[in-house]
Amino acid sequence: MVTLEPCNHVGRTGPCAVALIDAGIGRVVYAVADPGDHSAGGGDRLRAAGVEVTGGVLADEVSVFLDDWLFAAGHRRPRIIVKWASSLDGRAAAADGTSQWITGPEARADVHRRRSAAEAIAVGTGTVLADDPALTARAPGGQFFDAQPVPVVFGRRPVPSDAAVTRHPHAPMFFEGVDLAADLAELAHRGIRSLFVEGGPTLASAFIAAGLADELLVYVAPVLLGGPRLALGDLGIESIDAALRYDFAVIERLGDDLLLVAHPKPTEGN
Ligand SMILES: Nc1nc(O)c(N)c(N[C@@H]2O[C@H](COP(=O)(O)O)[C@@H](O)[C@H]2O)n1
Repeated sequence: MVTLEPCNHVGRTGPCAVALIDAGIGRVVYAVADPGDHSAGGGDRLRAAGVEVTGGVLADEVSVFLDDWLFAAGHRRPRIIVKWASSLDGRAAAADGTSQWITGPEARADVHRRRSAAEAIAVGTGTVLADDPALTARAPGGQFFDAQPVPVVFGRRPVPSDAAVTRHPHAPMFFEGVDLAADLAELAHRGIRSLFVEGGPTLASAFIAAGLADELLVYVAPVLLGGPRLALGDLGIESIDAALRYDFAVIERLGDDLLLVAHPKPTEGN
């Protein structure tokens, strides 16, 4: 009994379906069909070899905890969560660039739990230079969670050799960010199945404008900042007809702040 249809391809190891046939297994029960172009078809291969196969048992329940894996296998890129924290009027910083802290401790603790649940965390070089973020996942007392996301820095500007991200428990990965789709394919190739994009506005906007934001996490604080430091930059939307539309999946109060979780509204055919 397995959660995922035994694979039918050679990856780091040989096909699981063949290993089961060679081991003389007579019956296989699996929950979720393998969505990969190359890896799918193990069920049929087993049947062709005379093995009794039952698929789809508790598939919905199992899909929930295989979520990121299934997404990455089907899309050949990590699932992307774009997070920002903003004022009521959508600003991510005051006019002088200071932003620590717009949101309160409950919202920041939630961010750290979600950082820990992601396999990688991304910022642009602008955020590294402006905020010098550690990008670790920490409990409110500062202790590191066991699971730490791999830091990924996008951009062409040099990162100072003493930047906090260089002291992260995982070695940072660097991408120029010129071709996000190619960078994401490379991350998937390196086994990264979820990417938590922490900002800043340029990087977040680039992911959203490219249609690469699968989930938005917006922490809204009851504060006004005004001024030019918007949480997002240009998305290339010229007219209201082209607005990107989302559905709220979660609206949660975190201390004085709100967390809004939004997913792209399904379009026709999707
Ligand atoms: N959740 C949240 N609330 C705020 O008020 C913020 N200003 C931010 N900023 C993000 O946190 C990063 C700092 O990370 P470390 O604590 O150094 O690991 C900063 O770069 C922003 O991305 N977030």
